[in-house]
Amino acid sequence: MSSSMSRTLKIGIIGYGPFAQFLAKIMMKQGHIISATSRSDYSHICSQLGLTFFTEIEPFMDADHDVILICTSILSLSKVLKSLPIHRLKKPILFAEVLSVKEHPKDLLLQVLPEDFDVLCTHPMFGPESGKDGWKDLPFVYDKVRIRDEEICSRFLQIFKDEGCRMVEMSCEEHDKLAARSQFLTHTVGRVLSEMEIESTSMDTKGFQKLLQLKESTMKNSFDLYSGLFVHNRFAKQELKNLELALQTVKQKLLERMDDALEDQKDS
Ligand SMILES: O=C(O)C(=O)C[C@]1(C(=O)O)C=C[C@@H](O)C=C1
Repeated sequence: MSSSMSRTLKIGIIGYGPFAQFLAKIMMKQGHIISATSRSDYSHICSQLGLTFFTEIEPFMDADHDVILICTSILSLSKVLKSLPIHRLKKPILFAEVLSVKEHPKDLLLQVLPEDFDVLCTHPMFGPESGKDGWKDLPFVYDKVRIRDEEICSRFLQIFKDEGCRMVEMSCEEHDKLAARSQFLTHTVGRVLSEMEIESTSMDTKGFQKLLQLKESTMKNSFDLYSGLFVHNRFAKQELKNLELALQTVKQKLLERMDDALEDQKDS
């Protein structure tokens, strides 16, 4: 059966770092046909897993995919998209992406792709750490930015539904607002704790153990990812300011108590 008649999709992945490898494993397990291309050479890993790796972009574009899935870093996206030889694709297809910010890839995809290409922006709210024991009930955010071929799009979304993800449809703008106040804030606090070099003690409270876990899970992600969450999410700067202000407010409240205590001592 050809891939257009079965549920099987031919998916070509651009950018084959750890996050793409993590997604590809599940997609292959479901029976989809995966190939990949990347700036670094992943041909060894790919041949072990049984998927085709293209070192050159032209043969990748010629490979007749149903979906091209963008998994580059946020910071390299613009350069990669602008250098794609789109004209080599034989027909208009679906471009999907899984970056951790949404307005930036949406704007770029609409800018570089011809009108008749479909665009699906998504963000699996999990990764190799948090999704290592399965994707059940983990949120999968998506925005059907420009979809004409509903069938291909729903077959792609089905990959995540079949793994039990909680499907959350929202605009790219709404995603970025919420993600700045949740994911970006989480990574910021994790990095601050790491800068402070917090370490386990012989008397850790449960709360402190959670802080240590936060530091460790945050630091498994690259600084490239973290800076992408800031540079290409227009809501992140305000959240960083809010965090600084909140720290000042909390400190101010403590200092006021300190002054009160000193006054009490003087009076007694
Ligand atoms: O599980 C992991 O490995 C992650 O760090 C996943 C994580 C995160 O928790 O912030 C990081 C990047 C993705 O955008 C989604 C989620």
